[in-house]
Amino acid sequence: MLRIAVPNKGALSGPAAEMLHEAGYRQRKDSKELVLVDSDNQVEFFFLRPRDIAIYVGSGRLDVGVTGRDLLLDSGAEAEEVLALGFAASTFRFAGPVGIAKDVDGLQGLRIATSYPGLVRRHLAEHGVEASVTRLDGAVETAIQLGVADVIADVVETGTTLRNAGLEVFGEPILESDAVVVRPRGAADDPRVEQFLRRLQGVLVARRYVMMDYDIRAERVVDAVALTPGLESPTVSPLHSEGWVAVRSMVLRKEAQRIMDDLWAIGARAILVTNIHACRL
Ligand SMILES: Nc1ncnc2c1ncn2[C@@H]1O[C@H](COP(=O)(O)OP(=O)(O)OP(=O)(O)O)[C@@H](O)[C@H]1O
Ligand SMILES: O=P(O)(O)OC[C@H]1O[C@H](OP(=O)(O)OP(=O)(O)O)[C@H](O)[C@@H]1O
Ligand SMILES: [Mg+2]
Repeated sequence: MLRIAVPNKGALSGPAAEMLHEAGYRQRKDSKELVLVDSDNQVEFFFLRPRDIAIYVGSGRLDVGVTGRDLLLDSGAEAEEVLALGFAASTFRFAGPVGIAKDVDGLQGLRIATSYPGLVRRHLAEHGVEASVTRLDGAVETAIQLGVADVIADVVETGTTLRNAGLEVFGEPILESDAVVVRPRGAADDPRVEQFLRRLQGVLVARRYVMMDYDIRAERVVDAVALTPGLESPTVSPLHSEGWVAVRSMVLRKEAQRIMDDLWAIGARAILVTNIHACRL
């Protein structure tokens, strides 16, 4: 059985469970369940702390896992990213009281609090900056108010937590993160893992694209197809009424309304948009 690590709580766990469900896997009914066997799909899910997942996978005890890119890189584990999943997106940034520093070079000799010391130390080393790094479990913003640190490095999603603490970000983002699938570094090809990844890729495509159908006069079909080129090429079928064709094509969900306006303007009618439930490309 394929052994898969999934986040048991926190920002990653809900969206990860949802994606696995969409990919056809069984999900746990009780958040206290630690292991779940999905025998129909020949996989075994291990519900673990997001921070520990890269370590388990890097050790080779588990075949594949879902975690955050920031957690993976912070862990220093022998695991590598094989697929980005597009949820739990965040940036990892320095922040501090207004004017404390402009960029990483201004951190020389300062005290930095963070829950991601691995990421921060590596970034400082890359810039040749020496600063002391203190690891805290969470709520790192408060470390400045309490005099434990001069600046922090933390996950920023909306920026609300920083604003509420009267802090502002400075310098370039240290990392852009989202949820990722990880495997042991250099692991051999495994058809079971390939199948797992294909299922998740199918969910990503089904979320990103919609199916668009419309009717158009045959003489305008070239213009219409230029608006909806599809992934390879759209399907064009004759309609019973002379001179009309039906076109079917995948389009990006976020562009669907704009494309419908443009199609309407060149004479397309009966424009329908439907969700893609699942796919393999
Ligand atoms: N608003 C957010 N807060 C925290 N993590 C977030 C947020 N948005 C996205 N993430 C991502 O979620 C992952 C961290 O999730 P998790 O909930 O385990 O972190 P945590 O807040 O440190 O954990 P906990 O609070 O349970 O100790 C990281 O990959 C992080 O980039
Ligand atoms: O930019 P925002 O949308 O405000 O989100 C980012 C904040 O959320 C997380 O904290 P969390 O609430 O998980 O508490 P923690 O620091 O104790 O983990 C993270 O550590 C940041 O503090
Ligand atoms: Mg948290």
